[in-house]
Amino acid sequence: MQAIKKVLITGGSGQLGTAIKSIVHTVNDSIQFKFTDSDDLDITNYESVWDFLNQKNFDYCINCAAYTHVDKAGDDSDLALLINEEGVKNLAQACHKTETVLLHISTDFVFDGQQNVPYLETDRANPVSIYGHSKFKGEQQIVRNMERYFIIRTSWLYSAYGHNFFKSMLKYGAERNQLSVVFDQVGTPTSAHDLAAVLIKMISKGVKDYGIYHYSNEGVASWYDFASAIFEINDISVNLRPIRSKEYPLPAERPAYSVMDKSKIKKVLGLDIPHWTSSLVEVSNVFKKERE
Ligand SMILES: NC(=O)C1=CN([C@@H]2O[C@H](COP(=O)(O)OP(=O)(O)OC[C@H]3O[C@@H](n4cnc5c(N)ncnc54)[C@H](OP(=O)(O)O)[C@@H]3O)[C@@H](O)[C@H]2O)C=CC1
Ligand SMILES: Cc1cn([C@H]2C[C@H](O)[C@@H](COP(=O)(O)OP(=O)(O)O[C@H]3O[C@@H](C)C(=O)[C@@H](O)[C@H]3O)O2)c(=O)[nH]c1=O
Repeated sequence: MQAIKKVLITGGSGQLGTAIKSIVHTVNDSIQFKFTDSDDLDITNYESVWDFLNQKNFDYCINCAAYTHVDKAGDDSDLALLINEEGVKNLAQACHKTETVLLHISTDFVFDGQQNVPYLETDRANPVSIYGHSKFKGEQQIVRNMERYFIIRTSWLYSAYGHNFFKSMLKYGAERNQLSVVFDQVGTPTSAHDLAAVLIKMISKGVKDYGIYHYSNEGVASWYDFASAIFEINDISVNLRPIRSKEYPLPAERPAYSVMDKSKIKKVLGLDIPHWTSSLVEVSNVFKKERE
């Protein structure tokens, strides 16, 4: 008989945590999930993290907990570092001591965006924002404190849940006649639903090639392209204007180019990754269903 794998999810009420929750019914009984939010388990509190992991004997921990406000992180840098570095260090140390495999989610924003070919896992991180810096510090804590980890960098996450660009566009599209969106930042939108399925696949396959991985949907887009497709697929008529980032000043800088190379994860998991446009159709359908 197959042994049951016990999986702890931290930050379970956020966008990705909710996307994982929405598919656990499709997973067979060989994986058991325990979802926690920041009230049940605050990752910045080492005692709580240790007690939780030590008492409950988990095989895996998926860390979805993070500080994700890119623009507020400048004013809130202590909090961003507390959650994205110290909190992650706590998890790494407790996972190491309890022999729990850690699946940690990181970001394309660890890169400076100066490349014009997709970033490999081995390319140099050089974040241009406090958020990106805090996430990179978190990655370094994992590498320093444990061996059995997967750091999965993803990009432009969106879904029917939580706060994200897809939902902002649907809201603004319904409220306004005209919208301006930047076309000089290029990356890949990623369905949180697709990422959730990939994380579960890593666990069910029992992958042992630990390390850093890149995962996004296939293809390349600017935020303008993404917005344009969101409006087209959702039959929203709005005058959409392409602008440069300097015409949309924000507190935090974003990488100009953050497309990631996904060859490694495709090979290890035998993955066929959907193009971002087909995932956008699926997410739009989930969003419509959730609102019915
Ligand atoms: N969103 C995106 O576009 C992208 C996200 N990522 C990464 O993916 C991961 C998931 O992101 P996403 O789901 O969108 O983020 P969300 O902001 O939707 O969710 C983050 C969750 O973390 C929780 N949290 C915050 N502080 C703590 C804490 N001290 N202890 C426990 N939980 C805490 C929050 O709970 P509460 O609200 O109660 O504070 C929230 O539920 C993050 O690591 C993020 O950096 C990577 C690339 C793109
Ligand atoms: C809402 C809006 C945004 N924009 C621009 C601002 C910004 O440069 C870009 C993206 O907007 P947002 O601020 O919604 O997204 P942002 O918070 O930059 O998204 C990032 O979040 C973190 C957590 C990550 O890890 C990244 O991968 C990435 O997804 O689009 C417009 O040009 N027009 C608009 O109306």
